Amino acid sequence: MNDPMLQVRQNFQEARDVLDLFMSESQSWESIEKAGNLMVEAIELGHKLISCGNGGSMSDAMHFAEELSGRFRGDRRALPAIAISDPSHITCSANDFGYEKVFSRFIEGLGRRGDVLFAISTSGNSGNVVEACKAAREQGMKIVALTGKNGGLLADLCDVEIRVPFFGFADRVQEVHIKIIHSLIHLIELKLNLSK
Ligand SMILES: O=C(CO)[C@@H](O)[C@H](O)[C@H](O)[C@H](O)COP(=O)(O)O
Ligand SMILES: [Zn+2]
Repeated sequence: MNDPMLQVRQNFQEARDVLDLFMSESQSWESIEKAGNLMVEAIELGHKLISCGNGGSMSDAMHFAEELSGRFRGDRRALPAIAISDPSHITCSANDFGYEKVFSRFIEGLGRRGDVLFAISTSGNSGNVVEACKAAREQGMKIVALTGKNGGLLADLCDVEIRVPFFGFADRVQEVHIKIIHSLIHLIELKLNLSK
């Protein structure tokens, strides 16, 4: 049997390798900058950011939104961001319309032209996130997708894709996703002159 602590050490090494892989691609930096610009422009024009994802990516969507509406590093004004995470909305929509509609229905109700959807999926193929992108497009929203692997279906449904091109387990991709999320928030604050 493999030594469990050896596996743990390998996890850390692999995490470092995946971060290096992401950092070695020039398109990684370009896509973060484009995503930041798109989000800042929306906020400056009075629009909002809506984030969504499943499982760990829902936690990431919530983490992203709360650090904008709440607090990241220092005190500043609240920024307009919300994750689709209300259990009563999600259970009702899943029960009555199907799980694929849980995010798109929220966007149909609350998404407005000029808002930005931040769609998070390590595979890029989750049906409800795909539907969210289609609904956002119909509402005239912009779409930033945070993906893994080859970007999946989301790659062709978004305006800006930030991709962690790792084909192994989702947890490795998610570990870089949260770094990207924190960096995006910092970038938004810097561009809005709200942070040093
Ligand atoms: O956090 C993890 C795995 O690290 C899981 O909860 C994971 O998020 C779930 O399996 C999701 O359903 C995967 O969806 P996606 O990333 O492919 O869109
Ligand atoms: Zn996870």
